[in-house]
Amino acid sequence: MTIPITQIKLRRLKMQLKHPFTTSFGTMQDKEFFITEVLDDAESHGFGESVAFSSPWYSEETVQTNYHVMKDFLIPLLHRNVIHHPDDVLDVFRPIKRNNMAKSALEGAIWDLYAKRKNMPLAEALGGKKEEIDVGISIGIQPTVDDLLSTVDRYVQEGFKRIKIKIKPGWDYDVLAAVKKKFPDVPVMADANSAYTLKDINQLQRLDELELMMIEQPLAHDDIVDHSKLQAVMRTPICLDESIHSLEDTKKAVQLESCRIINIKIGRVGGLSEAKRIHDFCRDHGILVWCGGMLEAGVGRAHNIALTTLSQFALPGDTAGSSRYWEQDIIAPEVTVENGRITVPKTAGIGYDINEDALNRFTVEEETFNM
Ligand SMILES: O=C(O)CCC(=O)C1=CC=C[C@@H](O)[C@@H]1C(=O)O
Ligand SMILES: [Mg+2]
Repeated sequence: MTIPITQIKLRRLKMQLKHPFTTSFGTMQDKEFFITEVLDDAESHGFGESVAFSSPWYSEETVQTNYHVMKDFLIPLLHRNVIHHPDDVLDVFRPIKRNNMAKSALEGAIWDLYAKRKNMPLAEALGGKKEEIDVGISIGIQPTVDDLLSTVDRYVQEGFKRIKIKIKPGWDYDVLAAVKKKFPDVPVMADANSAYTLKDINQLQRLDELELMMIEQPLAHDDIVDHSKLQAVMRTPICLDESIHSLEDTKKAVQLESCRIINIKIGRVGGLSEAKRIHDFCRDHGILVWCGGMLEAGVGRAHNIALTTLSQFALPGDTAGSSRYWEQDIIAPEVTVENGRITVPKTAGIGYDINEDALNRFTVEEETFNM
């Protein structure tokens, strides 16, 4: 059976975040991204979302490179090749190096379309079994420690299963110690977004006192070797984010013992099929995984929820509810969190409808490709 793709639509959206999000790199207020739509000959629609940011601070990809790569390389490849199963997309896109977020935006739409054609939830199509997923929340760098403590308090009251605090040199030990002191029973982790080097080893080792769940990406965005040196002298588990782009990277990190945990982001690894392969490898090698976030709108959020239903996603991810990010999301119903849990939708595909009014309101450009 083939998946007869007849048309692909790229919509460029611009949405304003409810609250600015600050990391060790800077502050984000607006989010620009693509919603991809893939149609088949029976007028079923699959949806995907690109997660690159407007500037290349998190990875080398941007909204503009996503557009260039999708339009000039990936869509022509889909035009020339027959897809039988969404896993085929990995091989079809293989001649194009990296550009994983662009690949994932199209591959995700094909997965959604495939699940809808089978009339099954995307979670089930991926092999996921959970009916509910546990979620945590990622808190950006705040103006003061008091601001941070009151923000953490609000999210703890709401029931989030773990709190992730963004850190950078000068906003680390004291801040985390203050959080641990006020909330001794709340699982807390830190994310450095590669703000340290091995020269900071003493400062990083000191974090062991705080019994954090993990520290995410303390060292360079493209490093696996130094992280292995750091993990050897730290009790706190290291979690890799930016460094992992593929199953190959995962194998190297596991072999070198560079981390004990991996944050799987669908966009960063080039799509759901590669995310699943990484998940399976980690399951077989005792590495815990969780699903990271990229401040997604509803479509990307729905893909994250589906992926998190796989068994090795044993730690709460960053997929909070729509209202934490947006006044109005582009899906109906919106994603909601109750007591730190999201109920996995049971309807076909991503399990949420597109809110056409909202989608149109936030669309700034649109382009259609007939296949
Ligand atoms: O709430 C979310 O979607 C996760 C937010 C978050 O922590 C991140 C989003 C984007 C880039 C990074 O700053 C970061 C991360 O590194 O995980
Ligand atoms: Mg991270």
